[in-house]
Amino acid sequence: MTAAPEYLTSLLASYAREPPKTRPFVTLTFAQSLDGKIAGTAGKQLALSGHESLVMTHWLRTLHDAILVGSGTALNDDPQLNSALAFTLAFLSTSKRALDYGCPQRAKLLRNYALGSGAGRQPWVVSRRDADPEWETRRQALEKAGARVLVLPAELESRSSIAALLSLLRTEGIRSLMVEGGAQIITAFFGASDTCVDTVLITTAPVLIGASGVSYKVPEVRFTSPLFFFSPH
Ligand SMILES: NC(=O)C1=CN([C@@H]2O[C@H](COP(=O)(O)OP(=O)(O)OC[C@H]3O[C@@H](n4cnc5c(N)ncnc54)[C@H](O)[C@@H]3O)[C@@H](O)[C@H]2O)C=CC1
Ligand SMILES: Nc1nc(O)c(N)c(N[C@@H]2O[C@H](COP(=O)(O)O)[C@@H](O)[C@H]2O)n1
Repeated sequence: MTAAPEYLTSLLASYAREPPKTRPFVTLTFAQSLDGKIAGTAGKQLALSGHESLVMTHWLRTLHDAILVGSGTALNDDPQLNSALAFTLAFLSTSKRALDYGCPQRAKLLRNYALGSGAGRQPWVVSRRDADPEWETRRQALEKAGARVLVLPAELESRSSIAALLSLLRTEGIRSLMVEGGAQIITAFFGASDTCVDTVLITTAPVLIGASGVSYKVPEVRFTSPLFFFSPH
């Protein structure tokens, strides 16, 4: 297929307009089991999406300016976040943990970027500044490994971390953001005090994972747009 499917382009048609001033358009999308689990015991990455759903996810990746995953997902899954095109990654962290991403054994995004010729875009890591000198050491190491580290500016500190992140990304020219997870990030976007999600697209796989699987929470439902479920497995 050489063009994005019509059901996705029509779903995201409004993203051609000017985004809000304080944030990009945001699509929250992930795959879950019937009992609402997005990963297995101890975060084991699961192939919940079938072929059709993966094709959809890869098209979605091409239809957004950037993809966000939490540092937990970046470290646990070591994702590529690619498809036919290459992508920017931004991920959010309030701790030094995200900066561990520079570890070469688990940094496919950095390796793809280093290959050049469009194999992958430069990963961005978003972090709050930490007073610990170790933070600066790790930031420098991550930048040396090829990432761009964005530090949340002090003037955004009073806002919720999601609002501050989105504002920063918008300032950096990101007009549309695809948020893939994981559990904490999904929970944070569902619970953000300002409405900040335009589209929710959930793949449901016809499996049960059980209580030890990883799940997200929906602290508050703050949006009125319809949800889109992608069920064919
Ligand atoms: N089925 C699916 O579609 C997907 C499943 N996953 C799964 O999710 C699991 C990882 O999820 P988690 O461990 O919850 O990690 P996560 O990917 O949600 O990242 C957690 C980190 O994000 C940052 N963060 C989260 N909320 C924040 C907030 N409000 N403000 C600032 N920073 C914040 C913090 O650094 C935190 O440590 C993995 O097992 C992965 O396989 C991940 C993505 C998609
Ligand atoms: N759409 C979807 N379906 C699943 O079943 C999944 N487990 C995920 N996970 C997300 O995709 C990332 C892996 O991407 P690559 O294949 O490495 O490009 C993973 O980190 C999650 O964000 N998504």
